[in-house]
Amino acid sequence: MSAPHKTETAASVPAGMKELTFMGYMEVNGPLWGRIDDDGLPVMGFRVEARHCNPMQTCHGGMLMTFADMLLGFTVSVAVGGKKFLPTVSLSGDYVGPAPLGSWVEGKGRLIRATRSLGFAEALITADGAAAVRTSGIMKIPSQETRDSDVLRLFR
Ligand SMILES: CC(C)(COP(=O)(O)OP(=O)(O)OC[C@H]1O[C@@H](n2cnc3c(N)ncnc32)[C@H](O)[C@@H]1OP(=O)(O)O)[C@@H](O)C(=O)NCCC(=O)NCCSC(=O)Cc1ccccc1
Repeated sequence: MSAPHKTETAASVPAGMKELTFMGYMEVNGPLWGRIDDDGLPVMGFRVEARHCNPMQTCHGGMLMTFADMLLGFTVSVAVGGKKFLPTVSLSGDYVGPAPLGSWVEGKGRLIRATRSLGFAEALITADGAAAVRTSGIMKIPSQETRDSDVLRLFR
């Protein structure tokens, strides 16, 4: 049986993107889609559905920041080996343009610096190619790998 809010169809997703399977909060608010780019970092996206929208029929800012959190978290996680759950310490965003109902929201993060315990990343998130959110974040890099946190496996 499919998840309760899973209404996206593969036909409306850019080629090469795989559905990322989550539990809990993201299972309800997703799906998100992703692929690993040539440089080894993730490209992620989602189609804006009615259930993601505010009354103006543009994507709710909370959904966009949820996406930013997942994108930056996965960027740092993959950059440091993809085997750790990285709690978000800080997340910022500027809504520079709307993401209308039906638009394809996409982003690719950039790792600015990883220390032993912190990853600094940023991204420009677009909606149908137009700038939508400028985001930056800091993720805690735990010392231990987490058994159930093989992030790269989600993209295969
Ligand atoms: C993270 C920290 C700096 C604490 O770190 P420390 O300064 O080291 O102090 P402490 O001694 O307390 O830590 C001992 C050990 O425990 C680890 N650990 C700590 N917290 C967590 C945790 N929540 N989850 C797992 N592990 C945690 C910590 O790394 C450390 O490991 P280490 O000994 O180095 O091996 C503090 O700001 C905090 O707890 N903030 C709340 C963060 C938060 O809840 N953010 C929102 C939710 S994130 C989200 O949803 C996004 C997302 C979605 C899907 C998939 C992926 C991501």
